[in-house]
Amino acid sequence: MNTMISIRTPDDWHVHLRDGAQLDQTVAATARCFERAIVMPNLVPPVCTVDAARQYRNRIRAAIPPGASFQPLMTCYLTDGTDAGEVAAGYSEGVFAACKLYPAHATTHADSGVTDVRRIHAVLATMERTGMPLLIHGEVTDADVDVFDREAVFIERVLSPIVRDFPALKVVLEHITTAEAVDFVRDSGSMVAATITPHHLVINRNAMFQRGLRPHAYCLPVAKRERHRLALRRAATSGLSKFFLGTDSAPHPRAMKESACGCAGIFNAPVAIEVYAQVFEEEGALDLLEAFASEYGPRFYGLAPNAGQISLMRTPWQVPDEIEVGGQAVVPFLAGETLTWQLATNHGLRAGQSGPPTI
Ligand SMILES: NC(=O)N[C@@H](CC(=O)O)C(=O)O
Ligand SMILES: [Zn+2]
Ligand SMILES: [Zn+2]
Repeated sequence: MNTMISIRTPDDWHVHLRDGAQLDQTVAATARCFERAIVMPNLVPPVCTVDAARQYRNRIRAAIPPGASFQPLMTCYLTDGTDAGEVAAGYSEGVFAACKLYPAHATTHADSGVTDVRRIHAVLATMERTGMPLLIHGEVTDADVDVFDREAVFIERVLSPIVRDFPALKVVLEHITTAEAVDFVRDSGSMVAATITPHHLVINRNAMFQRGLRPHAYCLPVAKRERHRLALRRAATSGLSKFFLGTDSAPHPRAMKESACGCAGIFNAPVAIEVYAQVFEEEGALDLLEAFASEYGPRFYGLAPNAGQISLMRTPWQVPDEIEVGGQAVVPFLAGETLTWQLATNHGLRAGQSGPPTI
């Protein structure tokens, strides 16, 4: 049994760092082990212009802990009115790494999202031509489609036509939650990939209803049946380069989660790499963790993998019950539970900054 694993420094290909007073903690929690991160643009108001992305990137950079090395990769929030020229300029200037498609009202702060993909065809054509990836929250929003079917129906009604109409467009189906998504991504060409979160590898939908209503297990897309979780675990640990790490760490203040209309989102940055390691070990695939966490993502985005390394020790530790983020309590994923692996060293951090994530 390994007592330590060292892997090339990983990246997080899907994270919500939020803004303002929250940045100090969210950036620290991600930068403690990830070298780069694809930063979601669903702020209020959303990040829709090159200028807004540049300013947001500056705020994130200002929040990087001293001595840490971290590179935020910015995304453009697509709306019905997105201008193809703005997107192309942001990409060529090295500000936008990708565009994000939220179907209007599909998730947290998706109110300005796209109402009909036909409205952004010119943008997608430009992205296809320039090699810019399209990142997708893949759920339909029709009231007559069951919440648990919204990803599968999206694949059928929206994603399949996008992939057919734009065969050379790089597409990442984000935070996949179903066997249908696994099958679709696996059976599509090399331009289609998916990110998988730690929480969807660990919980199924029962987690939301364990002896009561559990708002901290609620996120979108919502966790599905056990057979879907098992399909995700097989995909993540398959060694297929189409499936790579994206945490979807999405903090909401405790009071906003524990509410009559609780927010969707799970804050997992403080435990993410440790949970992935645990899952890969349980699946007998620790040797594939590095590829999933540190190689397949950069390969898909056309970037070099990181040069540094991180190490995890087999030193059980207890996840804090809550963590303060921007002056408000946030309950992290697996709060109060004991994890097997502990981050030991991050060669991007100065001595004294490693160890358990007491951010
Ligand atoms: N995943 C979530 O449940 N919430 C995310 C939005 C998203 O990624 O869909 C958030 O910003 O809170
Ligand atoms: Zn989403
Ligand atoms: Zn997200």
